[in-house]
Amino acid sequence: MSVIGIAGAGAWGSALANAAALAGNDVILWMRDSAQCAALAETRTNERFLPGIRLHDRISLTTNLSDLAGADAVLLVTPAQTTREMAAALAAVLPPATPLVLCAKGIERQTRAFLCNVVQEVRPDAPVAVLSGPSFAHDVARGLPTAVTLACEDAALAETIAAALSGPTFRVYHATDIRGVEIGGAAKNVLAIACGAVAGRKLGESAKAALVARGFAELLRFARAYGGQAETLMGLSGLGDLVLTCSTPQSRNFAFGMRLGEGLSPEAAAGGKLVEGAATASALMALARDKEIDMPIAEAVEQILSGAWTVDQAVDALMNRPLKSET
Ligand SMILES: NC(=O)C1=CN([C@@H]2O[C@H](COP(=O)(O)OP(=O)(O)OC[C@H]3O[C@@H](n4cnc5c(N)ncnc54)[C@H](O)[C@@H]3O)[C@@H](O)[C@H]2O)C=CC1
Ligand SMILES: O=C(CO)COP(=O)(O)O
Repeated sequence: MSVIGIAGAGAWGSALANAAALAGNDVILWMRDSAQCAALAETRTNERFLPGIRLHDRISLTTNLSDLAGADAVLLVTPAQTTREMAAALAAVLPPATPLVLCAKGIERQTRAFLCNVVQEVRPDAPVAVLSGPSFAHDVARGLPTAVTLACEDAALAETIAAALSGPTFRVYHATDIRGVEIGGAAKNVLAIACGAVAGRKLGESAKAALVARGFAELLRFARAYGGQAETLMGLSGLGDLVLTCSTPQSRNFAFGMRLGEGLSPEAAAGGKLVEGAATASALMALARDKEIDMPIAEAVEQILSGAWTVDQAVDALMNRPLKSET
């Protein structure tokens, strides 16, 4: 592989474009907005989504999706809830053998479908992969050491794409458990909102640590029930990403939760930024209820987002559940 297409020039798409270019690939970066494309072509800096980072010279820019047709693999890096429309648009222009690598983290809200299944519905005969793990766009773009996981059912293809994207500061492990990898990325965002709320309400570091540990137990239960492997959840895309996003307001999900904890409404707390956990919480909980999976922390986030509970009511509900065995 030597040509990588990237659909979506937000923070993560731009950072991945730089990583792929640094790994030695020619990169074609697609964005829908022609004004953004013209500005990027002039300044080579994505001031709106990734300020202060210069795009690598090997990145060419386009607003024409069919320019991605010659790529050896295409990374889809738009918000989770746009996956169906973007996969359909890409299906119309990409050769059927071109692998599509999902980089969004979420579950389709309307249908409660995992994103890989959405892509497989739209491009039934094409290879699909998932890239996920603890990786802030700014860290990757600044060349700070980062490790992520690339999963594809075809082990050889996973290894090939992982090798093509790996560079001196971006280390891509390969895996075949796409379900486990995508569940980790989708569910940790919901749990990070809970951790942020604990920080915003100033409930202390002990409460935050308890939430991470009990949140991980929820993640594991959910993933096992939906066919993910426990080992995957203990790796970069599960525990690794949960710990990262539950640690710092650099995470948009954590920062959103913090503002909820400070008393802001969900809309004011989001402040126009993408908060994938808020978009995914109800779908995650619907899937959990379908299989009677106990997920009290994710449920508390769902209740806060719907306006049914305040943060204080959520804390009371979690602390006053019947005592039980830890495992
Ligand atoms: N920012 C980060 O550090 C990381 C983000 N991700 C995931 O990557 C995905 C994208 O996140 P970011 O790039 O950070 O978001 P962002 O908000 O920075 O950028 C989103 C991009 O998608 C475009 N977009 C929005 N709606 C669209 C539509 N309907 N059709 C086509 N393009 C559309 C926007 O114009 C923008 O270029 C999310 O699922 C996020 O969870 C994953 C790892 C790290
Ligand atoms: O997924 C991420 C880091 O791995 C980014 O998290 P946020 O979307 O919460 O900023």
